[in-house]
Amino acid sequence: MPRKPLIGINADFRAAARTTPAFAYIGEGYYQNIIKAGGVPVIVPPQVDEESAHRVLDAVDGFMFIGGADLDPRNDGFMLHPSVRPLNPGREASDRMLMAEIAERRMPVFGIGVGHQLLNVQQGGNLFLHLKEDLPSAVPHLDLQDTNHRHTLDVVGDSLIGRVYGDGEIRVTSRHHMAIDEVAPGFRVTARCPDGVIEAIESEMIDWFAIGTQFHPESDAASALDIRIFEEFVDAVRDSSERSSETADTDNFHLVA
Ligand SMILES: N[C@@H](CCC(=O)NCCCC(=O)O)C(=O)O
Repeated sequence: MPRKPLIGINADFRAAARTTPAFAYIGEGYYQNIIKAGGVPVIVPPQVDEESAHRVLDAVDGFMFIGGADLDPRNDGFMLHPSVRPLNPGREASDRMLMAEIAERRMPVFGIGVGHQLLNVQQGGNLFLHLKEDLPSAVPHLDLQDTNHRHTLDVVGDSLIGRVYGDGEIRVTSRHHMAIDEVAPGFRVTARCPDGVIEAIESEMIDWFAIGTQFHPESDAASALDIRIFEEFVDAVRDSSERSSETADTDNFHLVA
């Protein structure tokens, strides 16, 4: 019986305020969908150094990055924009450290929201800092009064997202004011909003399963098809883990003369 894969999931972080302590926290939809898809979620608070990040990754089979506030553009050599609400610096530093090591290891990874944006940036792509200015013709992608604001999606047929959603009208949950501008080398766009905004990417590298969705398949308004994305991810993690075990067994196999 194949063992359930362990899926690391980063947590968001909120610093202490006058009447509340500091919190590391995560939306239920992120870990519940990993469980439903057959994985075991391992929630990972912000890591403080590379050794800790490496030890965490030694212990899991794949990793998922959740949504949150904005990547600080100054960390990528760009100017701060007045619309940017930066992530907690400790969370962002941890996320960047984890993503860099995950890429180095070619560990299966799924980025959602800002996690999707981090995957693209860490791999050499970049972002629009404010869609309202950068793409004024774009439809609304964020409604502060409606956490389940949705828009339609056009998918590329021969892709994971295309396999999951197939034909017919697709509506997804959208909560962002930034988006991918230039896609990182080795990745391709697999879904766009009809206004052209990039909504999903996936790796074209044969040795790395890496996907990102700008939309939120974990949201309360998710459809049964959204959950299929998590199933595809957990299946890919399981397959990767089993291949690694087989390779380790072969490497350890000693011919007995
Ligand atoms: N802040 C970025 C990325 C979008 C994002 O991750 N939204 C999720 C908000 C919180 C959550 O539901 O986890 C942007 O606005 O582009």
